[in-house]
Amino acid sequence: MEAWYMDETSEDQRLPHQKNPNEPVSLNKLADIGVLYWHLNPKDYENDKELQNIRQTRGYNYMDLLDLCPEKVENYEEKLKNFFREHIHADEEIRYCLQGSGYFDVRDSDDRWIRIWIKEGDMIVLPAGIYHRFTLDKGNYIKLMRLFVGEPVWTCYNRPQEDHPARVGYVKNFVDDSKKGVALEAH
Ligand SMILES: CSCCC(=O)C(=O)O
Ligand SMILES: [Fe+2]
Repeated sequence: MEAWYMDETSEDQRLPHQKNPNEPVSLNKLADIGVLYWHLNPKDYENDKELQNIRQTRGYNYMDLLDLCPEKVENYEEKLKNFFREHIHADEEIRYCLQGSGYFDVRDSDDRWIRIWIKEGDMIVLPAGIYHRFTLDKGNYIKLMRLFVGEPVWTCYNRPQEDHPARVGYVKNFVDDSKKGVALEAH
């Protein structure tokens, strides 16, 4: 996994969009905005004790696989277009990359885009209410495990959603707090 602040050019979304010079983003910074990360063994996902432990601890009882290629996904082009529209969910978005790679873009507390490049073995959790989007990269292929607590709900709420309860909760926990942190550091 690698993450960086995005440049603001409107070129091909599947390009890396790094700034020049690159401005990397650390795991700590991602944790500050509620994004969690693990690296697991994707070859052994059916027996992986570490994955089982995460699923048990966090209550991820639902699991399915999403093989993102035109042959296997209905309305492939439309789905990809919707994935790249900035949105939130009422619940966590949990994705584990088994093959290929792709970009999850998330907004930081100053509303800047952070691009998270996930590859084989990378598992991330986006908290409920975080503005985000997804695109394939130039490799054009990803196989993802999707996890969920209980019956899955994939509903996207496109931005703006400032009054959505998940957004309100997210801002309270992660945006206001990080601003407070800055205010405290300044004293
Ligand atoms: C391809 S999974 C990631 C896309 C997304 O944000 C979503 O499914 O809600
Ligand atoms: Fe999403």
